[in-house]
Amino acid sequence: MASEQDVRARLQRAGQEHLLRFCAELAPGPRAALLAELARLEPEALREHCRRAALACARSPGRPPGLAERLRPLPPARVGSAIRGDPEALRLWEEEGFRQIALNKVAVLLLAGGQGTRLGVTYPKGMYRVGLPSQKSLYQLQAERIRRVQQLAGERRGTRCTVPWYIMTSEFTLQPTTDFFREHDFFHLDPDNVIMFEQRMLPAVTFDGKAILERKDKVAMAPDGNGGLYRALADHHILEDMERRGVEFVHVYCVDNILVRLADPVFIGFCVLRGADCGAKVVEKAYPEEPVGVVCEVDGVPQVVEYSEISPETARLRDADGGLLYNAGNICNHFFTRTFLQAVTREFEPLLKPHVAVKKVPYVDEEGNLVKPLKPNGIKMEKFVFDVFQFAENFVAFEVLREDEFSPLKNADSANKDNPTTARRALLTQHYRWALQAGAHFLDAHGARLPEMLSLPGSEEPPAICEISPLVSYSGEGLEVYLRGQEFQSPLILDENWVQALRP
Ligand SMILES: CC(=O)N[C@H]1[C@@H](OP(=O)(O)O)O[C@H](CO)[C@@H](O)[C@@H]1O
Repeated sequence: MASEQDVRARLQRAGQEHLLRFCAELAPGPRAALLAELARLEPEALREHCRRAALACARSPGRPPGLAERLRPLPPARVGSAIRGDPEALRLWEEEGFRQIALNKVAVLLLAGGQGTRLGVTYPKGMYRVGLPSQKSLYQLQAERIRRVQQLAGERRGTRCTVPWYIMTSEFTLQPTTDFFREHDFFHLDPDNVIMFEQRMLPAVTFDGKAILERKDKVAMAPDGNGGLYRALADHHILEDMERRGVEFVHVYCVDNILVRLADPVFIGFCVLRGADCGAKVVEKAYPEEPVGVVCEVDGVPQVVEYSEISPETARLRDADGGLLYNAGNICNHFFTRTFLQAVTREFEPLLKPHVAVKKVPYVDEEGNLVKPLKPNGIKMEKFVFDVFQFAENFVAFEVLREDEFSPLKNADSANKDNPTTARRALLTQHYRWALQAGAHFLDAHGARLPEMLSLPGSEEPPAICEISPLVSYSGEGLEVYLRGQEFQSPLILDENWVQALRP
């Protein structure tokens, strides 16, 4: 165990000795825990971190000056589309994606280190249940989509294949996520193919560059942002693990989008056939203030400008057709080749600039009282996963339909959007649509046919409740055999048992 003297000397070097202010009065247990936490902080890195935080904050957080003049929309040549593309191209992309999956060359990587503060839960977001009839959690939906895409790829190519699932957690989420997966028997995935690893944590810092104590025995730490991915990949030798497994292409996504298509063959195939080293799925932005980053160019280089960093005036700009000029909304679904990730971890990661978030950080004052600040008092520094786009040699964006692929769970139901209700509705509306397209009809309690509405405003519940297990259909395929020309009472829960029972 690190001695107090050692730790004090290290903190002195970092200019952060105040973190030991209450050390002498702590009981042995908490004291040891504090010393252990502080011993993990490398003095030079800590000094630099605190200095940069204070500096960045002094330079006005939020919008980088002069950004508007440097922005341009992505050139059309870099953008593919699942909506506007011709069906034959779509088929070829999908075919290629399935081919790569069947060759075991595709992995998915989940960014799940966040704390779910806006959602207001104390457990990892992936464990959240939005209230589907099946009561499935986000993690379960994702696990089942992996199983289904493996099965589809395998059937097409007559093989068995694996899409390994890498899950980046943080100090907050690792243990509960591991426990949850164990309790659910890894949702019938092979535990060897579910690889969890932890991102680093960084201290929150005051405006004058002092790391914050959240308790007498604990530094206020926060995950280093979803761009902490690249250090975490190196820390835990994840790219080596991918190489051993023969993985060449990685689909990176964040945990909160209930419609996420893991290892989406169309997206993978598009990126591979375009020879891209890096790609991003986008949807058309719904309105100028929507809290999504925009994929665009800054000084001619592909980048994402985050919603917190674009000015309202720029976000409102329109093009000649009246649409938003910056309309490529980032849905946090990225494609990377393993080779590109290798270059990032080896060369580019240190060049990524941290972003500054000014937050309310609970702390202990000089007298040792716990204070919950009413206004922001601290700085959290985060790297963003998409900041590596600038280093790509061949970056592409791929446009998909929002109603098919994007409904993020960000807030509690007290907010009016991106909440459990909107996420549940988005999924059930999609499944209702798939069922109609496959030829199903729905009946009310008296046996009368319910109206059939293929397009519904996002604010309306579908006329019938229909939930389709991802184990039965990944993106609406294969449903006709069960549904064509048949009538069902709502709710219809189409899961693997239902399908099993229908088999001769
Ligand atoms: C750093 C980062 O990845 N930010 C992403 C991410 O935002 P959060 O508010 O951090 O969840 O997800 C959004 C989509 O849900 C995307 O538009 C945005 O650019």
